[in-house]
Amino acid sequence: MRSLTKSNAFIDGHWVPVDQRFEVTNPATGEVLAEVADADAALAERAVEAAHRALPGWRDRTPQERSELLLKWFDSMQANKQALAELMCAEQGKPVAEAAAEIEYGASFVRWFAGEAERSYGDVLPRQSDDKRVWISKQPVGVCSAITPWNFPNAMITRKVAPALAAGCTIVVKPPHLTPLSALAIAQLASEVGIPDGVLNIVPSYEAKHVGKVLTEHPLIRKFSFTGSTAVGKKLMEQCASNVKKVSFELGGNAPFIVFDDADLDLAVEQLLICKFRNAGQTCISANRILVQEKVLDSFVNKLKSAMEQLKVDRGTADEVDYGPLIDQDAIDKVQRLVNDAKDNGAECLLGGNVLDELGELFYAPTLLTEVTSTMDIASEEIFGPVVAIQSFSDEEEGIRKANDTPFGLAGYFCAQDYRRIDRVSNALECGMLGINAGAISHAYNAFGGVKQSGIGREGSRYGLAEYQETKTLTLGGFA
Ligand SMILES: O=CCCC(=O)O
Repeated sequence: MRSLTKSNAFIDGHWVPVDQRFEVTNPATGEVLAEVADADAALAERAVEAAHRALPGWRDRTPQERSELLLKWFDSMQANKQALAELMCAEQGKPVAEAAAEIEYGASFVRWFAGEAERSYGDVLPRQSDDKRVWISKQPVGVCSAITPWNFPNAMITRKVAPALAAGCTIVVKPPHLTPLSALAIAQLASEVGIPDGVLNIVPSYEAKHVGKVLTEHPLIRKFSFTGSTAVGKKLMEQCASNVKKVSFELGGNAPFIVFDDADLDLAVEQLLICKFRNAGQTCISANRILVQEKVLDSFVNKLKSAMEQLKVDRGTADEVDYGPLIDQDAIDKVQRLVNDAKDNGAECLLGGNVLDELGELFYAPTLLTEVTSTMDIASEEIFGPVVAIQSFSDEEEGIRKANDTPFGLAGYFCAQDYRRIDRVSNALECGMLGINAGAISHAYNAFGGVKQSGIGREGSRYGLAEYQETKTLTLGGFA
């Protein structure tokens, strides 16, 4: 199997070496995987200028030509799936099988937007007056930039890059310093399949600050997209305001997972496990607050505890592993702080609550907490770890009120069977995405994004292409 490990910046179709470098390590073993180029502001500016030079040539290709190149990129990701998955497992920690599923997921955005590129219609308005005709057309925004997170090192890039390229934009991406290798690997594949120089540029950097300033403030950039925390998103949004860029922000969540008394409890347990333990809980749409109606609390907790006892934690390269290490020591510290705070304030810990020292310092046990209350830190902060924190509620009105009691509104989930309840609760929950009896809701064809402080804009689906387009109105006169 070929190695796809690249360690320089990728600008204008060339691998650009930089003296200053940072180490990328394997969270399962601590092994140094690569020393990666640490781009500074000047290099980021060079990348923006390359993207600007490449724009006219790329924008002027037909949508079909762009689509064909995207499909070749998709095919290449599929052909290299195993190598990409092993690289991702090494730098990010998720099990190889889950990493391979992420490569499929990431590649599915490339295929999806290759299709959307060809179906990007404008409008011809019905005649409004005798002397004029009016069209509304879709045009690429121009040069784009993106800052992406470490938890999905492939898919969070393709979800931004594929619609940008499909629309006719060029782009500069700053991948996370913890997982830049997956980004560099797919840039190599993009170049091999013939995506022209300068259309996709990757500038890894250890510190986000200086490169981030260029990517949010440079006057040649017309659109910025970010996935990450709400706190950082707010700062980047302010920077983008300096020259009024178009923006998309996919920010923090605090997803409720509500189990009503008419739910199929076996299905609820199954879907919660899928949702909660994906990527060891390090997912922005992970169920964070598990709200269970009092009548079914004991029965649900017993079933869940039995299921969680079966979870296998190990290195991502081991067989049939459910989850691997957390990303770094900060992640472990945060999870431990939230668990300790909950226990100190009256929560009961039925399982776990500790690091699995025998595996290594970044492996955290599957943890089940009950008697959690809304005033505990674990109820208001994103856990980003393998911890199920259960609160109870008495009736539907209280369940909905508790679920909405957060400034965030990314994903939400609930389990119920009564179709009238399903209709009522679906309308009442304040979030951008809802899973009803379903814990897996991410697909290229779905509109991904949040309300309230969870973000602006949508990724994936046909709405995801519109984020990289401007709507231009053309009025042609002289008919009278
Ligand atoms: O963590 C953020 C994105 C996860 C997903 O696309 O399902």
